This record gives sequence, structure tokens and C-alpha cells, in this order.
Amino acid sequence: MTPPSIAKPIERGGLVADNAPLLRVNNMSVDFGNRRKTFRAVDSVSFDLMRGQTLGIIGESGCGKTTLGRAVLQLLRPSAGQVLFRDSDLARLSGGELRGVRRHMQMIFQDPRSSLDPRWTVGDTLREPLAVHGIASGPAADRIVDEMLEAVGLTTAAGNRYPHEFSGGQLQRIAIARALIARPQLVVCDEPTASLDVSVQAQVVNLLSELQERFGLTYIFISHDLAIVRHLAHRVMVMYFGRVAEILASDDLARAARHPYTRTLLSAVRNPAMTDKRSFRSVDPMATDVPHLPILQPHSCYYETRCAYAEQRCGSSRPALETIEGQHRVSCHRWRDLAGEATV
Ligand SMILES: Nc1ncnc2c1ncn2[C@@H]1O[C@H](COP(=O)(O)OP(=O)(O)OP(=O)(O)O)[C@@H](O)[C@H]1O
Repeated sequence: MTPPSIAKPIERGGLVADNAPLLRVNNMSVDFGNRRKTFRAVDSVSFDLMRGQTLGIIGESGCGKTTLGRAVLQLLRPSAGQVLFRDSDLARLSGGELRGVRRHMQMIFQDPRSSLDPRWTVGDTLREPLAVHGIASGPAADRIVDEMLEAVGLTTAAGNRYPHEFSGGQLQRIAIARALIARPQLVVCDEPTASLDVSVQAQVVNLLSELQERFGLTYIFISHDLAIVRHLAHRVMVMYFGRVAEILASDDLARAARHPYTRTLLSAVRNPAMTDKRSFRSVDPMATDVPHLPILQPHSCYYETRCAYAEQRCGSSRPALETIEGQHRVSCHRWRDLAGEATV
């Protein structure tokens, strides 16, 4: 078997001939809870993602970003809707077929310390996916491991060392190497810089960008940080309480954002001192003493209770996700009224 060489760039995602999206998510919902009490952590989310592109997902803690990422990868099963990867409906695949597809879909987690086994050398950690997916073994696997370590900016000597011997930034590079070593097409990056020192965050963001180019990767990039998402993503999806508030090209964010929540996030990037701390608080929708839960307001806009532009209909009917132009969609009754206002 000739193992794939990671040194050779594969066809760039953006130039792949067929124009079909790599990933299609249609009305996907995820419910948690039990028979007595359930809540919808992800509510009827739809989007397409083209090869070689990055979709940034932004929203406050608890709005369902991680749940969405995990459900796309079928690490937890959606309660409703469809996930089509390369046109295959993942819910319809057998266990064996899904394992085969998993090679092409990987996740990078926030905390590399908890995602790497401390008892394994880095080399063993990186060789494992090659063995599991029958890609390479022995010297061929060693060569791929060395190439991947260099691709993420580490020396080949790192392969003989253990996780505790590395800094947080180096560990995240190792976690990235492990996610990429089987040459996936889709990678869900779940706040991959959140646990790192600010000085290291930019290096990891640049590395992800470089690797995307080199290997033709398609990313879902989850973050609290709109500045990072804007830098990396082709499109940005703003989530609020499990639903899509707005989705638009990141180049259009400053000029064309219409949802009041998107505008609040933008103003926080421009002027961190203005950040509404409540926007980043953790919310537990299962708690009964929180009065403003969407589950208790089935007919209102979820953002109504915080929205400076809310009017009567916002409390009595939930806005649909409307297309403004092209792929720009927004879920707000008042987007037309806000169109003319300068973004704060
Ligand atoms: N396995 C689970 N069982 C029950 N509730 C869950 C489970 N996983 C997540 N939740 C709840 O679902 C909601 C969405 O959580 P999720 O972790 O997806 O949000 P998030 O936007 O990624 O938050 P953060 O930015 O803090 O990671 C939260 O209220 C969370 O408490």
C-alpha cells in the first residue's frame, strides 16, 4: 500500500471541480432531557458548506454551538432533520459505513490537555488513526507522523515525548496533527484557541489557516470571539438560543448585518468596554427559575427580551429565517427597518 504523503498538497478546496456543498444541514434539531422535561438545544438549523470554505459559528455560552458541531459529526444523534455529507444522509448509514465516513470528519476541541491521552507518546497518539482507518503502519506510518508533526510546526523529536512535556500551544498543535493525520475533509474546530494564552492564539489561528490552504480543508469554526471568526471564516452564522439569528458572508458583517444581536456582537468587538456582560453569561434552559427561556415563550422572538428594537409583534410571533439577498439570511421582524441604520 502506498501511504498518502502529507507533504504533497491536495487539490485546493476552492478549486474542486464539482460545485456541490461538502456538507448540507437541513432543519436539524437536537433535544436534551427526559420524558418529563426536554429542551431544544439546537432548533431547526440549516446551512450549506462548500469545500475549502470556513463557516464560523458565533454566539454566547449555552446557545448550542458545540451541540451543533457534535451533531453534524454524529457524535450525538440529531432529534430531527438531516445531515448530508458528500450527499450521504448520515442518519441512514450503518455503523460500519459511519465509521468509514468518520475518517473524513474530525473535531478539534477547546482543551487539548483533556483530549490527549497522557500515557501515550505523541507518536503513538498520531499513529492510532492511521491504524484504525487502515491507512499505514510501520515505517510508512512513522513517515506520515513525522511529516504531520512538521506540518504543524513541531520537530519530529516530539513524537517520542509525552503530552505533559509540552506547553498549551504545542499541545493544541499535536491535537490538530491528530485530527488531520487521516486526511479528513471536514474539521469542526470547537473554540480551539479559547484555552490558550492570547500570545499563542494568533499562531494557532494562522496555523489552521495555513493547513486549510495546504490540505484543502473545510472548517466549521466555533468561537465566542467574533474578531477571530471574522478573520478566518468565509461565512458567519450567529446563533441565539439554539436558532440561527443571522448568516452572512464575513466580508459583509460590518456593512450589512441586520440582526440586533449581530450588531451587539460587532459593537463589542469595536469597543470591548461596551461589551454587554449578560451576552456572554451561561444559561441553563433546564432551570425552572429563569423566566425568559425560549421554551416558555414558544411564540416570541427569542431575542425579544434583550432587544432594543423589539415591538409588539416580536413578543407574539417568532420571526422566520428570511433571505435578504443571496446567502444572507436573518431571523428578525424588523430587519427592513434596521437596514438603513448605521451599524453601531
Ligand atoms: N449532554 C447534554 N445533556 C443535557 N444538556 C446538554 C448536554 N450538552 C449540552 N447541553 C445543554 O445544551 C445547551 C447548549 O450547550 P452547548 O455546549 O452546545 O452550548 P455552547 O454554545 O457550545 O456553549 P459554550 O460556548 O459554553 O461551549 C446548554 O444549555 C447545555 O447546558
